[in-house]
Amino acid sequence: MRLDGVGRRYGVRGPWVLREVQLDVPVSALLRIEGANGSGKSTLLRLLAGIDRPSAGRITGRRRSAYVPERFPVALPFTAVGYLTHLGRIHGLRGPESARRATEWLERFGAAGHARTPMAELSKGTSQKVAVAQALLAEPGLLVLDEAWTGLDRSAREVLDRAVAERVADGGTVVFVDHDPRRLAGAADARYRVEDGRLLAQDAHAPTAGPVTVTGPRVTIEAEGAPGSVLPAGPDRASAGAPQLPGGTEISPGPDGTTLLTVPAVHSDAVLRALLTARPPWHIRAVTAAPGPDDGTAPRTAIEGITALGADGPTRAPDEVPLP
Ligand SMILES: Nc1ncnc2c1ncn2[C@@H]1O[C@H](COP(=O)(O)OP(=O)(O)OP(=O)(O)O)[C@@H](O)[C@H]1O
Repeated sequence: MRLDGVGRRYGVRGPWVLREVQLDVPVSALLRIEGANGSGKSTLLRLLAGIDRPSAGRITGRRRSAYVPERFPVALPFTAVGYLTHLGRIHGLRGPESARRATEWLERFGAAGHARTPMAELSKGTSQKVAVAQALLAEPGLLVLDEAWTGLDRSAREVLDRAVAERVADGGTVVFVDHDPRRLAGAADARYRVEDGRLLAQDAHAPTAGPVTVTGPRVTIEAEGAPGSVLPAGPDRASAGAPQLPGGTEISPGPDGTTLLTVPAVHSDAVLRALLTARPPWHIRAVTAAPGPDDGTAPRTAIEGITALGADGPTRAPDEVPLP
């Protein structure tokens, strides 16, 4: 998907909120949008999600999109599960499949007890869970999240972090805005800042504005490839639909020719999935808690720019076979 010279203003004489925006939205990537209050972040997200049209320029190569708005309309004449099932059908799912996914996402977010509650009676936190679930259940090619974590409890925020990583690992693109600079810190493949109506590319791995510390548990995955195996690509090299490792995955050589991949725990499912669905699949030897970033462990190589261990390969005797 591509934005070419895109501009947006509200009203024919209104000031330009966005001007001359050029943006390539890659597949299998996580993009963070930053900017001051009122700078135009939500305006950009609505254009990306296709629920608003540019006043100038063109958007081409659209993928099936889902959007979590900053403010979710709660006064809807549905129960939570009824609303999600309805939305699933609009996204093209058959009725029973839509109902199954609606229930599954409510369970994942710890809101199954409110499945039959009318939307208008849901608490703010639970209606936010429904807002997020409606976007996730159709497994969109492009997921657009405008402060979607706001109002969620801690465990629901972690579920959403994981769901974002899974979407990206499955070949989707996620574009998000969040006021908390620690949100998915280190995981974004690209960062942009909206300033004076322009969209400015930022260094994806420079600290986000604000007091950034990567917090939360991390895990180390010890993986073993078949001879000549290639690690799933980082986001910059992935092709559509191919499994890939989330940005920020750190790799280092492990014992006996294995490879150690260290990631925030919320991304571990996505990494495991990418390894297990690679061709040929990697064998997972162990998943262990990793030391924290501040306890003096040596920095490891980041996955970006590394296509694979393929050329050097995990050093292993040719007659050795992966463990069952
Ligand atoms: N529907 C609208 N009609 C008129 N003006 C609008 C509309 N939506 C946004 N604006 C204006 O466009 C500008 C950018 O708003 P937008 O909500 O995109 O910014 P933002 O960066 O998302 O802000 P925040 O961080 O406060 O959510 C603001 O001046 C806002 O008042």
